[in-house]
Amino acid sequence: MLLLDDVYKVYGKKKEKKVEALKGITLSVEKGEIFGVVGFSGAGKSTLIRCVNLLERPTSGRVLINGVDLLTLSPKKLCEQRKKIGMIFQQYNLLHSKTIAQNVAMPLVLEGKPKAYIKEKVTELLSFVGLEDRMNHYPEQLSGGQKQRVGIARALATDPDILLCDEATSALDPTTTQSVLDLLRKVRDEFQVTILMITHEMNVIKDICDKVAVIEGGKIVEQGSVMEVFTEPKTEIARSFVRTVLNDETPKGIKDWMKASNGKTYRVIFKGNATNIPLLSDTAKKFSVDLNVFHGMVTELQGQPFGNLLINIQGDSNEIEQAVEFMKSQEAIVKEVTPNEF
Ligand SMILES: Nc1ncnc2c1ncn2[C@@H]1O[C@H](COP(=O)(O)OP(=O)(O)OP(=O)(O)O)[C@@H](O)[C@H]1O
Repeated sequence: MLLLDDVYKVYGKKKEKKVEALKGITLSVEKGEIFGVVGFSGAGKSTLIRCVNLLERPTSGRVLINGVDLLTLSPKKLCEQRKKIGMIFQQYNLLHSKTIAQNVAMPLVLEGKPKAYIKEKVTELLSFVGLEDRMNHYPEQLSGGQKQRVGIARALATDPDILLCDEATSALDPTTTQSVLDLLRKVRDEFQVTILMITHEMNVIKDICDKVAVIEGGKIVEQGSVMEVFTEPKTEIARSFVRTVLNDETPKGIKDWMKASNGKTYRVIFKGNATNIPLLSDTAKKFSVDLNVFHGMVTELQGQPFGNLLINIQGDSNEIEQAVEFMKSQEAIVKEVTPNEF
């Protein structure tokens, strides 16, 4: 439903001042999907999200929404399409001289909607975001999380198909971040809104996104389902983002312990079906091997348990091989780790 096709954005005209901010971005987001783009500062995230609603006009490429290329539209048609794209910002961008209700009403006032319609819609949206009792307050009387709720209500006023989130939780503390992410999930679930979010926080991706793209130097270097990228990141940058959440760095003392141990060491990643069975104890019962967990964690990814363990297996090499094959047959990802990879 949203497709960016080979999008380039070059800032500046003179050769020496040219900045190639996007270098051929292609990504597609299905209806009702929450798609995250993660990258470090300067990677091109803001440019990318601003190219979707043409706040920045791509230098080349296509931006298609439901098959319509926005770059080919007349100004009038583009204006109509833009109503179907809501946006929320890191700094909320609320009008401080207006009340909460007036802020949410603003897009509808600009559209010339009837007063009665606006009143009903604003009340409905403020109730949806849990701020119906704050209608007549001003932005400065609200906390950061409440301001972002107002931003979300305002973005939903025109019943958008797509919601763009520009670092929507980066200014918030972890608890407030969680409540805003929960609200965004509710927006998707209740209104079937497609959400494209940019962030530098992998935690946000882990908590809410279905798919993720990693952007570096204006290019998407890796993309896939959140489960795929967290389970088997293919690039060093994706691995480093995953590490910020899963923290699989092995402490030195444990590395020394691993090096001093007999047997072989494996990284075991289990998810989905593999989390429903006692994988390690089943393996130890079935084969003549001793299993020892060196390091790791079990967390939750997209509502499912997700484990990432470093284990030591001791025993006859044939038994070890069969034990590994058994774990793989239970949908675990099992890879031998040599001492220099500890
Ligand atoms: N209006 C502009 N004119 C010239 N260069 C720009 C402009 N906006 C962004 N850039 C450059 O384009 C590149 C990508 O910037 P962009 O803001 O898209 O990255 P980002 O990933 O959003 O970074 P941050 O998280 O720090 O905002 C950077 O090199 C930046 O300096």
